Amino acid sequence: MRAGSLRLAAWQPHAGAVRAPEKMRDWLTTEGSLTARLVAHSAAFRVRRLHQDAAVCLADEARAIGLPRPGRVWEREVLLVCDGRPVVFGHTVVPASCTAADWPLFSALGERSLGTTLFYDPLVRRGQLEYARIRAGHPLFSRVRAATGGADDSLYYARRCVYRRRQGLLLVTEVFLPEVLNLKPADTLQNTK
Ligand SMILES: C=C(O[C@@H]1C=C(C(=O)O)C=C[C@H]1O)C(=O)O
Repeated sequence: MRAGSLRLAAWQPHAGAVRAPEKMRDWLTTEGSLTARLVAHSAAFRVRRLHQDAAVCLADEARAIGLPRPGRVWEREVLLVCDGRPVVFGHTVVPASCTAADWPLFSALGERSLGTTLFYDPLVRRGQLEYARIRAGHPLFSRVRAATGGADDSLYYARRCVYRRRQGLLLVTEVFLPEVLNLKPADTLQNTK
């Protein structure tokens, strides 16, 4: 089990607060399913699951998921990969108190995108997006670097959102890698699928 870290990110309710370059801001403010948008921007999209295990949530996640202090969660981490290139690191936590009835498909997702279950289930309610810069010292920074080898990256832009279903909730954090800026426009790929 991994312990939370003391380095917190300053999560903000407005994308403008993180002062991302315009193209990155466009990705950060994607409405609807990020998976669906990435699929539209690639000839081959896949979710590469890094792990899905019991863990302790990060220090800056506890309050967002209704815990007074970092506590036990199920943690899932993935890379969203477009045409062989990782473009987003996904980090999802589900409080250990949630049951299989709250999130029936979560434990069996494997390499299917969580987004495809969240956005097509009428019982799921989406909360407000929050935005942050993830810098060295934040636990996600080193995890992203380890997963992608992005040794030159000095900061990452990220967003997160709480999803609720019945008595359950989960928090999805999406860390955008610089490579996302190199994706081809969606309309240039339509004929190749
Ligand atoms: C939340 C979505 O699902 C994506 C899928 C993830 C997963 O499978 O673990 C993680 C992060 C998300 O970007 C989405 O498509 O918007």
